[in-house]
Amino acid sequence: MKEEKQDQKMEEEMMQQLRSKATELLLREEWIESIKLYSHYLSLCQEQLLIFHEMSGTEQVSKLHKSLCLAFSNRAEARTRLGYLSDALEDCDRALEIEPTHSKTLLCKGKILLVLNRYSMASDCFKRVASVELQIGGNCETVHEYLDRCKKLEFQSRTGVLDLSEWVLSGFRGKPPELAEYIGAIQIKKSEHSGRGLFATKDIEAGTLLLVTKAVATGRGILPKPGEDSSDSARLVMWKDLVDKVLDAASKCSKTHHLIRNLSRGEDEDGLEIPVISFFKPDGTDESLFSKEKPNVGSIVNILDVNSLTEDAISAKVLGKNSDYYGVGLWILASFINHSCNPNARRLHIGDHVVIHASRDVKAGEEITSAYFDVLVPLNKRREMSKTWGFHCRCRRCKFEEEINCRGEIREFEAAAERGLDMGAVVVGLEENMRRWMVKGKEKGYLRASFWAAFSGAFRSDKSMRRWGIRIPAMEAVVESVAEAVGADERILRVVVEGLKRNGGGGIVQMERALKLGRGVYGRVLKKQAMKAFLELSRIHD
Ligand SMILES: C[S@@+](CC[C@H](N)C(=O)[O-])C[C@H]1O[C@@H](n2cnc3c(N)ncnc32)[C@H](O)[C@@H]1O
Repeated sequence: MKEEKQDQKMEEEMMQQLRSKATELLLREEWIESIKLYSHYLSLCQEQLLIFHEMSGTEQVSKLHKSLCLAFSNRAEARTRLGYLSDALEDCDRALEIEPTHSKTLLCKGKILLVLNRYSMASDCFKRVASVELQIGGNCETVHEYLDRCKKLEFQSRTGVLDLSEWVLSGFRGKPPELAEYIGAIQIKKSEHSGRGLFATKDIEAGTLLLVTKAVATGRGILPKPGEDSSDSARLVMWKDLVDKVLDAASKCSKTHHLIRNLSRGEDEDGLEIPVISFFKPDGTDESLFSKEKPNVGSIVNILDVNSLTEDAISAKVLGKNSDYYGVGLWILASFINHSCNPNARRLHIGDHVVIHASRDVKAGEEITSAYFDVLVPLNKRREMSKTWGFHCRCRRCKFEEEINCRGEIREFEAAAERGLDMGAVVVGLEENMRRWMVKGKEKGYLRASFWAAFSGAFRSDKSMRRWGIRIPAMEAVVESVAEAVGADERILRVVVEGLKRNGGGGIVQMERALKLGRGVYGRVLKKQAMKAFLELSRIHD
């Protein structure tokens, strides 16, 4: 009996030391080691608990329960710091099973849920912390800050209403506003272009947000100028950094891994599974449903090759960052967007988030597409670019221009536009031929978009405008048809803003048109007055 007691004492002392060491490592932020010791301590505690249960020693049992709760809570914190969020959540839940009002654990769980974009659930945790703290007269300030954050993010994720006016007009001073995940009126369906695509589920106005989502990972850095010796190697370093980060994210979260694995590898897209959109919602599916597998480097590299996005693309705008800064990343749901030379969506990059919005009015059932490369150029150039992307574009505009291209005149206009001597002559020639070919409606916009360089050159040249006079169509009509064909684009907006300036600000109608175009370029992220100020300040030139 005496020996047994001594053994018991020694065991208790050993556990005490183990716990102290684990806590010390936690305080020193040595997360991996701390997790190891807590795991050891937890299994010893659980063994002891079994023994004590048999002996029904209530005081010992309740002491052990307290220790278990604290150990789970501390391991949750260490796991959170390392990014193992689902494991950390499990720890929180086990601690809360023992002590449902354990304030530290509730706070930790709330923070994890906030990172996982589960705003209402996070809010519930913070409310419980606030009520516990209120009872014991503790400080609730931080908890209320968290509650305010949850409220704002939950509203944004429900409505897609985002207001960046203050931040944009301050010249992007300070940190970018915190963004919530948002999935608008879209669904995934089989695409006419290839494989799957995103589709509008209702009529959508230009500027409306379609999707806000955080990158699985990004690789960023300052690149030397193209052509400089180190430029290629710098890109390679960034690419490798992205691959490593995506592998890390996939190995830490089986749902992320599963979603990445379902992305296209650029081949046999028509046979790919069509997932339901709710699957991509933060609380769409439980993590435990996905099997844990080690991600395969080769397959992740293939997937990134087809789906990674560069932030400084032609249909994107990076807000609040130095223009030398180069970024590449993976945004899962955005990867379902196909290319079209007749696109209707653009994106903004804000921190690690991508905000995708309609760049023109979209009809219910229409596919959401963006421009992977410059579409304000003739068909031949676009063909070259789509080849480097590894596909042959099958969009409506390409099909139409293929037929028109059979006529030799188009080549002559292309050559003349490239020489850039008299853009007015190119415009007048093209317009006369379009009349002869009976090109009408949207198709007129397609060809004008292909020769946008000639149109914008002519509008900007007093000499051209004087020489060709009314044979050059009105700028408003050209802008409207081109924006209808390719969606709003910064270059189109610039011509409009320059026109407004020449006319001393223009009338209300012109200003409204410019504002609509501005919403198409930047999305509805600025209030009307802020957008007006933004256009007047010509920040678009930056
Ligand atoms: C980012 S994925 C787009 C989503 C993809 N369709 C899917 O099913 O997952 C890019 C790939 O889609 C295909 N694609 C995109 N736009 C296309 C287009 N206009 N014409 C033909 N293929 C296209 C190409 O295979 C390209 O490599």
